[in-house]
Amino acid sequence: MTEISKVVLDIADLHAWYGESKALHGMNFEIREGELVTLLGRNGAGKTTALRCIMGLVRKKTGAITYRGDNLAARAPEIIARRGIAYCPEERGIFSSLSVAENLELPPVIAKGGMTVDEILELFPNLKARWQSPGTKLSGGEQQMLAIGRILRTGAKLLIFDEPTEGLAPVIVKQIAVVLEKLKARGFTILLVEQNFRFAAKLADRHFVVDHGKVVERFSRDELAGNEAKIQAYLGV
Ligand SMILES: Nc1ncnc2c1ncn2[C@@H]1O[C@H](COP(=O)(O)OP(=O)(O)OP(=O)(O)O)[C@@H](O)[C@H]1O
Repeated sequence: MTEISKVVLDIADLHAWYGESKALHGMNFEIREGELVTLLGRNGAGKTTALRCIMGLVRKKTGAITYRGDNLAARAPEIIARRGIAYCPEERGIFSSLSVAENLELPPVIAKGGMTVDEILELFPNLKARWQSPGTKLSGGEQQMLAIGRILRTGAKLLIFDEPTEGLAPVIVKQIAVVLEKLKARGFTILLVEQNFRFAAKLADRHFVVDHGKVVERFSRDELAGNEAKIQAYLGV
């Protein structure tokens, strides 16, 4: 399926800087409709910077970021969000003074086809019991569920997650894996940054290994078995 579906996001020769310091050195990868792909790589490799570039959050960059035929590289973050790309950052961005209900309803709906609150609560039953709790009272796992749930209402078709399993207990990591599988089955296209290779390996159609600001290897799900040692070396584990 994934080999014949069309490319929805194409990153070509992306370079990015923080001030004078260069973080991306000619990154190339692409995602096809309905795929779940990962960016793997050790701390500082440039994964988060690539996501931030896609979302318009890094100003100093060159190269092309083509989403459904439109180059987003010079677009403002709110335009990019309105095109149907949603981002769940590593720091989760939950508003601590707002309740679960208020956090969930915060991002504006940009297109038809988003999930209803009931559907989101069906994915994350833990949030139901916390409905009126403020963000500060949530566990790390509950915060992550809320951060994921929050972008599902918007109608975005491309979902981007930065290390959703970081620091979470194995039982919660399993729940998040089930949710990502359900989202994929529902037709979302998903870009996932992960350092937890075992988690990523079960979910993804394809993997891109990032090192020193560029993609240095790419593997399909079927190619993983023979290349695990190589990937682990890149991940530094
Ligand atoms: N705000 C910033 N200002 C200056 N340099 C930064 C900033 N954010 C990241 N960098 C640098 O850019 C490079 C890429 O970092 P990036 O966060 O994209 O890596 P990463 O692969 O996502 O790793 P991590 O898992 O640690 O987030 C690193 O050298 C990092 O130190």
